Amino acid sequence: MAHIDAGKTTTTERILYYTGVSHKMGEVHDGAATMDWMEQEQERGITITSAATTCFWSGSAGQYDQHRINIIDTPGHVDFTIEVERSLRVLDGACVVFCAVGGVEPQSETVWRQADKYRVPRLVFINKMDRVGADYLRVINQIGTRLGACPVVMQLPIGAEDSFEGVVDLIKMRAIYWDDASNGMVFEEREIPSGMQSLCEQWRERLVEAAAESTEVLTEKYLEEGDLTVDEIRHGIRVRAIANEIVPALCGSAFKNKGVQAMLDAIIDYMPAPNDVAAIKGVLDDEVTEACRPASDDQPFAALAFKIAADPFVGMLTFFRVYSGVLSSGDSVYNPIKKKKERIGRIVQMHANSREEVKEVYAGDIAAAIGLKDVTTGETLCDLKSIIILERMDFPDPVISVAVEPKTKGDQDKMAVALAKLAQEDPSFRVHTDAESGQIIISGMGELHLEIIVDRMKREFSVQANVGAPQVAYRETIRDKVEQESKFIRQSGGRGQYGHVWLRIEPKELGTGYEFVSEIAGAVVPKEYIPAVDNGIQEQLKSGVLAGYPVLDVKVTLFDGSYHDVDSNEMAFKIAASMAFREGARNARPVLLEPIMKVEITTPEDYMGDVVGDINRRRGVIQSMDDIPSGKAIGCEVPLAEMFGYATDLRSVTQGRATYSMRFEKYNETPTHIAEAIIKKSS
Ligand SMILES: Nc1nc2c(ncn2[C@@H]2O[C@H](COP(=O)(O)OP(=O)(O)OP(=O)(O)O)[C@@H](O)[C@H]2O)c(=O)[nH]1
Repeated sequence: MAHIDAGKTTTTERILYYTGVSHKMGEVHDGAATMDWMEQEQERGITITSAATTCFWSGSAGQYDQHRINIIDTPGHVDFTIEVERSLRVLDGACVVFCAVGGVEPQSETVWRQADKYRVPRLVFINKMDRVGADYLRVINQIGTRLGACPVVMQLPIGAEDSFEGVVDLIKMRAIYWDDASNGMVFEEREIPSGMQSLCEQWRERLVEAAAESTEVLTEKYLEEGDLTVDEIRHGIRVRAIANEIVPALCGSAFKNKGVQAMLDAIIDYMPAPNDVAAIKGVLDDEVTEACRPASDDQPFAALAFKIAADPFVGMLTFFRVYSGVLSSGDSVYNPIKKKKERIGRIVQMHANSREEVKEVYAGDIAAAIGLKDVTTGETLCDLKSIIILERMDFPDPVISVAVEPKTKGDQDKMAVALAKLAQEDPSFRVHTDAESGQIIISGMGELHLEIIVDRMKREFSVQANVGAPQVAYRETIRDKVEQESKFIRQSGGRGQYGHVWLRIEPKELGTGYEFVSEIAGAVVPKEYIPAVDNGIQEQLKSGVLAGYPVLDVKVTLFDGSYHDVDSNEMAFKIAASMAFREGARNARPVLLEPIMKVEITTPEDYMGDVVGDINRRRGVIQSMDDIPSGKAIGCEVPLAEMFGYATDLRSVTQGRATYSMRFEKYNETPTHIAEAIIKKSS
């Protein structure tokens, strides 16, 4: 995981190359990276979906038994944080990639906090050591100060920028050089360059101290002997890394093929295996009794579906992480959320964009099932006889909506199918039909997110759609109390029409809705016509007199009227009431209401002035400002109309270091000059 462009995909490509999965080295900028297989990813050079892949590693010198490493390459862009979130939920450890020039960039802070939330042990890989301005120790320092983490330097770079040659392994005190001609496949250990000896000794001292703090035995030994063995250092660092006390730090240049194998070794050395982490928790079928599933093949089967992906060749792929037990293809499993039994058809393991069919998967594995019918991201799959509901994932609510409209009649049905499939894949994307306008509204995490959805609809489902501008749901109400008479009389030979009402129309408190009262005594308006009066008014409420928006919070009293023995009927009273309300509302000082959002922003202190200034320009009202570890939390109310494009603007004002959430709070009167413009536009 990392900030956008730190080099996750390039690093992953190298891993696949060195572990022998892929025989050709894909380059992101050629659009040929095997991990970034969606067309948009290749075009834009960014990772959108987190492709899961599996590889095997026995150590750079064959020093280990064969280990399986499951990799999920996550996107760095803030609109796709959901991908990071769900990946972290099912992973046991993370390699955080930093750019040696950019250092701790805004989005790295966000992903770091996400990993904190799921208590995922980490190691850091300071990439791009070959770039001008690369400074390893500066980035290490930032990891301490900005992220509040405790990095432990495991390697020092030999040279930097153009002259970056290799790394010094501070545990073994050996230099490692990668051979350019073999794309870094071949490497060798040598003596530490003489000029670096004393620097390496200083940093090694700190490393050994960090390892010694892991256990009492090691602390004592270190105090007595002043050093630890290679195995003891590794053990100490491992214990503390898994406990989330420290983060081992390494460096290299994925692009220049340096440092990747040593990083893979570190994953085996310092990151937890599935049985090193605490047993996953959940609740039994009664949804209250707590239970857990230790990572063991002997336990009942329990897995979490963490990603659903529409695959162009096989249909829906359901990615799942097995926490306990064994699953074979052809088995049936139970989904306790949907309360449904599902049969596992085929099981595949992904190697970037190719897949290998497997017969069985075990505790700790990540795989994908083909043929599951009704599973949504975050749901548990478990043994039919041993039901458990694993902790669900949290998904943020979408913040931006636009209307989409099929371009042609032919696109109409296809669009519904496409949107439903995309929504099943992506829990941060929602679709609904607006009850008032009948429009299909799609909502997501940001403008880029929705843009990609529309683009995928076009490419993967061949659906062309027009996308509307983000729309504000205005409302209308009245400010004065009025009495209004209206008569609807038609006499055109035969049976005529006669309806006559007097209405009292008055404003009500905000949020209290519409109320209809009849004060008719005697039979000036016969009882059977009174519901028609109410209906006539309600019809008018749907479309106000100012700009056609629904009318809120009015009380209407029918207090007088008259009727005609022959000509009166429901329709005539309905029309009379409609006309009276419309006329009355015009005289009752109608106003336009706009939705006000409750917005919460967290920003590093440095940007607070800019953020507040921007909120003020958006007609926002600041309500609270609190100190939090990462800076300030600002609470404010801002009209929705001013919030479009906010994700992008906030990102640029704060270089992406602030985050915000917003939800609907209430309706307020729209300031006159703005209301006038909206009314003019609607007429
Ligand atoms: N000089 C240099 N460039 C690198 C290195 N690693 C990656 N790059 C380049 O940096 C750019 C971004 O690399 P990616 O691997 O796509 O970065 P990413 O973190 O996966 O980006 P997103 O998936 O979009 O978040 C590409 O042009 C890479 O070629 C490196 O070690 N040195």
